[in-house]
Amino acid sequence: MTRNNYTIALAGNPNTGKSTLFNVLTGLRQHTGNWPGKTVVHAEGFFTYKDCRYKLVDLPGTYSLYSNSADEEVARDFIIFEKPDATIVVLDATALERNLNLALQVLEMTDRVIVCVNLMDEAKKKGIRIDPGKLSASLGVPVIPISARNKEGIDVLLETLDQMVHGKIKTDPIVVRYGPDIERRIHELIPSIKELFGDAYPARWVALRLLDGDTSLLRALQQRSTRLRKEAVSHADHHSAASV
Ligand SMILES: Nc1nc2c(ncn2[C@@H]2O[C@H](COP(=O)(O)OP(=O)(O)OP(=O)(O)O)[C@@H](O)[C@H]2O)c(=O)[nH]1
Ligand SMILES: [Mg+2]
Repeated sequence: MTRNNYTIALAGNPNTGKSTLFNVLTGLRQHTGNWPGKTVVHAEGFFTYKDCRYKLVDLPGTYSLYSNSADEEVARDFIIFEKPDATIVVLDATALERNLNLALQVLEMTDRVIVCVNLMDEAKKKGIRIDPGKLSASLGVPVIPISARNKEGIDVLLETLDQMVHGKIKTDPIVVRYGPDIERRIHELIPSIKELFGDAYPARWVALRLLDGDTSLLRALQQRSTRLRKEAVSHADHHSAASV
């Protein structure tokens, strides 16, 4: 049976036009404006493309996805625990270098990523040239130039999304290497992480977060696995009770 319902997350730095893109795609009116930090809890909307229904989740804008703030945890938890079918990372074309930091963090968490380089109109005005093909080859995921406010590039984005959720795009995200010491410790941790969580979470990413001393993530993972274990036990009880 083929699915026709998909969940898509919008992630990115504050003020990169995520909510503007959200409004273009869903026809809703999520608050936008020229100051950071407007979207505090995630907003949801829906749209249909080629007979598929998409739930779009507008995550709060953050500079990283560690555990520095509630916003970062909301965005991180959504990507890690809700496992969207694709995550669109919205970058500001006029501040690409700074914005790429978050893109790399998302690529450590999931390989189902589309990078949208937004504000292409502003970049053009400032004489900034961006080569989406080269950027895509470096990052290992599709890169789509758009101007959300002018509704430019949206058709290509939708088509790419359609292909990604149907498994027609094979991504190969760049892997950031952290030097021999850290890499060795990552490799030491990965087997235990896999033993604990199976393939539920990206093991390399969990290892990196643990090495960074991210106790809030550890707590979130523990809570989650305790809850899943309880659900599994009650499910098993229910089944054995039903079979007697
Ligand atoms: N010139 C231009 N401005 C844009 C474009 N897209 C968005 N903007 C403007 O950029 C500002 C920020 O847009 P938002 O959509 O609120 O940004 P956001 O990423 O949701 O911001 P946070 O919720 O704070 O993370 C607004 O003034 C938008 O009108 C674009 O393609 N071109
Ligand atoms: Mg917003």
